[in-house]
Formats: sequence, structure tokens, C-alpha cells
Amino acid sequence: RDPWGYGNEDGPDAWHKDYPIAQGNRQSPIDIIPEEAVHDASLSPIFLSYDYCNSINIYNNGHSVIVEFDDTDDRTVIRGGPLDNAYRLKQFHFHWGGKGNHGSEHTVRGKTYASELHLVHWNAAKYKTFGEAAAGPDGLAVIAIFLEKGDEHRGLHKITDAFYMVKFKGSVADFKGFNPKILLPNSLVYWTYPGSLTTPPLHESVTWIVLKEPITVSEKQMGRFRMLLISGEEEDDRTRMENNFRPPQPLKGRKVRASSN
Ligand SMILES: CCN[C@H]1CN(CCOCC)S(=O)(=O)c2sc(S(N)(=O)=O)cc21
Ligand SMILES: [Zn+2]
Repeated sequence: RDPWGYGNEDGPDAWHKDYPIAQGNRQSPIDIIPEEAVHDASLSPIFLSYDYCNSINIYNNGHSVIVEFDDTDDRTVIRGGPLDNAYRLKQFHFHWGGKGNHGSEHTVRGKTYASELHLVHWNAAKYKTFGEAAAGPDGLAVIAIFLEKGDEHRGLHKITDAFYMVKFKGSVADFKGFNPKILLPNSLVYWTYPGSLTTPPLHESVTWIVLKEPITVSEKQMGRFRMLLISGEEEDDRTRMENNFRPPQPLKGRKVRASSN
């Protein structure tokens, strides 16, 4: 198992020992205070070109459940907003809690949500490989969407119905033709700020785009997330995958900007 996790010994408070950047100046997530966000009229809307979306597989890496995409061309990209060029969709994954309404990574005036979806994109115009982009200051753009406990989300069903195939750490299954467009809320109004990966290696390479409007998820659907395990099939322990979120980090003088549409 990776030397890091979300437990008492290997959790977020211990990560700085192996990843000193954990105490850096542009760490994520953060607590967003809407009244303190700078309204920037020059921020254009975010454009998601997800029509030729092509998911490949779904897998469990022991930290989260991830759906991967074919990023060999600019078929599935985001543009606009704070971004200088097109960023290619590489994968999406989630962070969630044990029960109740905690589990998100970003918070809004201290409010937590049951889960948070991250759509990870990389700057293929500037970096040759995803790995290089993941380590570059403007290498990644992650769209964060809050999942609020409420009615069931029909778009999420296809994903939660596939979890039984990737119960164990290291398991992977075919997952083709899923278009994450159905996971978007009605409004693409967002906050944006310069930050980092929220898991090791915690690279300070992410332009965060946090959507204001959450989508809803039912308690039953959240239960499906919690049947995933961090243990491998060959291990004898059966530890549930839950509370895989990093708490908010110091803003260190960064400005959060708010879009208008
Ligand atoms: C468990 C490791 N999670 C990492 C793995 N990647 C980064 C390193 O990759 C190098 C090839 S990543 O760019 O896919 C990525 S995005 C996020 S988050 N939660 O900030 O959206 C975490 C991670
Ligand atoms: Zn994430």
C-alpha cells in the first residue's frame, strides 16, 4: 500500500514528512469565503467540449475510484475562464465522508458537502506528457463539483452501479462511453484560485475551478461509495474507503476570484 493514506498514522497531518510541499504557499483544498472572493468581470465562462467523450475504464487505486479517459487528442477539453488554452480531460474521481454531510475537500464558509467530484485536465499545449504537466505550475486544471445529500442523481447511477467491479484496491474494469457532462449542475458559475493536488505528491500545479452549484446525491448512492475498499483482494483486512478527503489549507495571501456566469 502507498506510504500515505487518510488514517491516524498516515493521514493528511503526516504527509509533510514525505512531501514537505504540504506546507507550501499554494496548497489545496481551501475554505472559500464568497464575500471575500474578487468578482472579476474579465473571467470568461468555462467551455466544456465533452461531446466526443470517451471513457476507457474505472479503477480503484486504494485512495479513490477513478474513471480514466483517452487523452491522445483534443477531443475532450475545457477552455476559457482562467485558462490560457485548452486542457485535456484525463480522469475524474471523488472524495467522500463516512456518513452525514462531511466528505468534500473544499468548503464554503465552513460548510462541507457529502462528496466532491474532481474532473482532472492537463495542459497538453504546453507539456509533452501528463506526468510533466502534473508537476508544472500551470499544468493541471481541476473542475470541482460538490455533491449535496438529497434526491438521487440519475447520472451517477451508471458509476455507482459499476463499483461492485472495482471493490478492491488495484481492481480495474472496462467503462466505455460514459460522458461526465451529465454530472454537471445547471450553472457553470465558479470560483477559481491557484492551488495544488489534494493528495501526495501535492504538486502546486493546479488551477482550481470550483462550481458554486452542487449536484445532489442520495444516501443510498453514497452507501455505494462506502462499499469500496482500500484493501487489496489478497489482503485479509477489509477496510472501507471513506473519509478520503484532505481538510482546508492556509490561503497564504492567495486571491479567490468569482466568475459572473
Ligand atoms: C492518488 C494520487 N492522486 C493524484 C494522481 N495524479 C497526480 C500525479 O500523477 C503523476 C503522474 S492526478 O493528477 O491524477 C491527481 S489529481 C488529484 S486532486 N484530488 O487534486 O484532483 C490528485 C491526483
Ligand atoms: Zn481529488
